[in-house]
This record gives sequence, C-alpha cells and structure tokens, in this order.
Amino acid sequence: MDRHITLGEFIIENQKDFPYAKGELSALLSSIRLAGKVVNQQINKAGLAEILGKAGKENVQGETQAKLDIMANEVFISTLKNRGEICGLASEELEDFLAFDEDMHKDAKYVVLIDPLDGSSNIDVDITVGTIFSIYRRKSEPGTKVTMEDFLQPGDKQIAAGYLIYGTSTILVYTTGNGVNGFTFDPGIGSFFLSHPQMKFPEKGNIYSVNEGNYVHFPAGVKKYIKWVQQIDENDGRPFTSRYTGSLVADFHRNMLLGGIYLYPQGTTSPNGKLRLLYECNPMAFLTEQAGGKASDGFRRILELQPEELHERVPFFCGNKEMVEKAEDFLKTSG
Ligand SMILES: O=P(O)(O)OC[C@H]1O[C@](O)(COP(=O)(O)O)[C@@H](O)[C@@H]1O
Ligand SMILES: [Mg+2]
Ligand SMILES: [Mg+2]
Repeated sequence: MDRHITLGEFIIENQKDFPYAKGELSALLSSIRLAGKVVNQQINKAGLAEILGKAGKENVQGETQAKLDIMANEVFISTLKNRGEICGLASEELEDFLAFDEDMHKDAKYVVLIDPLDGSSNIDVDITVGTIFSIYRRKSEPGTKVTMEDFLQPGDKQIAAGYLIYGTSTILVYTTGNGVNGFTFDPGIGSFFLSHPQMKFPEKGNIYSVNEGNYVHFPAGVKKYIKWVQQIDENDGRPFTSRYTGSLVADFHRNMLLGGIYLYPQGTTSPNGKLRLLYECNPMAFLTEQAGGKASDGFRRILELQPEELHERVPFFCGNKEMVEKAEDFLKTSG
C-alpha cells in the first residue's frame, strides 16, 4: 500500500461486508469520526479552555461529572442527532435514553450507546482518556417510537463497536465483526489513516491491569490469581508486569497491542464491580473476541449476558484468552 488509506476510504471499501448496506452504517461511523475530532481538539487544549475540573453536577452513577464528560457527551449527541443516522442514543452521562423521533430520524435503523469520556479521573492530570461506542440495529419497527428494548440487547447483537483513544496520538479503533482496525489521526491533514490493520492479541501476554488498591475487597479467586501472576516461573515468564492507568480504553489498547489482561472484579464495596455492561464491557468484549481474546464476568461470556438496566454493572475480565481462562479457573475453584 503506497500510502495509508483514510478511514473514510476504508469505511466505503468495507461496506461490501454488509450485503444489505445502504450506507447508513458507513455514514454513522463517519459521524462518530467527526465527533471524535471535535472532542480531540477540545481535550488537547483543555487546560487553556478552562474545561478542566468538575462541573459540580452528579450523573446517574452518583459520580461528580467532569466538565469534559459533559462537553464530550454534548458533542456526540449533537453530531449524531443532526446527521440523522440514528433513532436513539444512551449515554453514561444521561439517566434515560434519548429518542430521536423527528421526521429525519423516523426511518433510522440504528441506536448508539456511548461512554463519552472514559477514564474521567485522569482528565485533569493529562493522562490518556477515551470514548467508547456501541451500535445496535433497532428491534422496534422503523417509524415507531424507540423503546428501552432497542438498547437492552445482548452484546452479540452489536453491529459495530469501538473506541477513540486520546493519547500520545489519537486513534480510532473499531470492529463491524470483520476484525479490528485502528486509524491514527493526523492533525496536520485532519484525517484518520489506517495504522493498525487487523489488530490481534499476541499469542502470549505478560501484563496485568487491575486496581490493586481494591485487593482487600476482591473475591478469594481473584486474590489467588493476583498472587499467582506475581510468583516467579521462568517457563511462562512470571512474574507478569503490572500496568494500570485508571482508563479502561488506555489499558485495553496497550494490552491488545502487547498482550495482557484487564480485570475489574466484583468486590465487597461493589458487588457487580464498577464497569457498565452496555457502553463499556459489551463494546470492549466485541473488540476482544474479534482480536482473538476472551471477555467474561469471571464465569459467563460478556456478549451473551442479557442486559436488564441501562447502567447495570458487571465484573469484567478481558484480554489474552489464556490469561482470562487462568483467572476464571481460580474464581471457579476458590470463589
Ligand atoms: O479508579 P478505579 O476504581 O480503578 O476505576 C478506574 C476505571 O473506571 C473507569 O474510569 C470508568 O470509566 P469512566 O471514567 O467512564 O467512568 C475506567 O476507565 C477505569 O478503568
Ligand atoms: Mg468509562
Ligand atoms: Mg465515562
């Protein structure tokens, strides 16, 4: 390939993967690309634009929202709403879903779920953050009102999923069920270019990402797994390396490139862990499986879980298949 293909060219070229495609999904992915550029530009100058710090309001999770959480949420909602490819949207920062039922949306086939800014605790300290998105085909008939059922779909029904990572460079990574591809943003040209084709977890991993500050709250099986990764064994390269940024997107991206496991287990303070099934775990699980890895709640495949609520949390284990299976073994044997 004499030059890097742009994201726009790649989206059009790969429309053929969808025999029924009329271009709506391509247009929707382009809208996400556009919203990502705007958020990226705001994040890069956050310190100057006085959009650091807390907004003084709480979201449905009981978390104090950061100004950037709200900015990113508004950018994605207005961009996706104004371009008419979706009939509804749900977000970490909104208690209920939004139904777009103006004329321009009534025949739209897709709903989107977003975590507009992932890694919020890192915003003010200039550490990598991200945006996570998940796309479903609506279950309700086009032309009718969007319902909660359109959002509460198991992860294996996702049409597409991905994230933007706002780090040393800004990269958009996504899957439509035909592998995982990453596109790096070139601010000089203002376009995303294919930089990471067909991303796959490497055969072996030796990185573990977990907030060990919560160790005392972890189930016995998770404690045993963490002790196991810290023991010496030249045969499988233990002790593994601990890397944890506090941003799921950043830890996931690194582990997919270098090989590793991210875990946010249940704990005594959070019986279902912290991460949200619909707009954090499902999209990352879709990417994980498409990249040859495994994603579970320690016992069940994430993508087969039937969501009950918009903001429900689940324990999350994702990464190299072998590493996740080892963690699951400890959980199964030690609870
Ligand atoms: O500070 P903790 O408890 O380790 O949690 C960090 C985890 O929570 C998150 O920040 C949750 O996401 P949000 O920032 O979107 O709320 C993940 O990105 C991250 O992996
Ligand atoms: Mg998040
Ligand atoms: Mg968030």
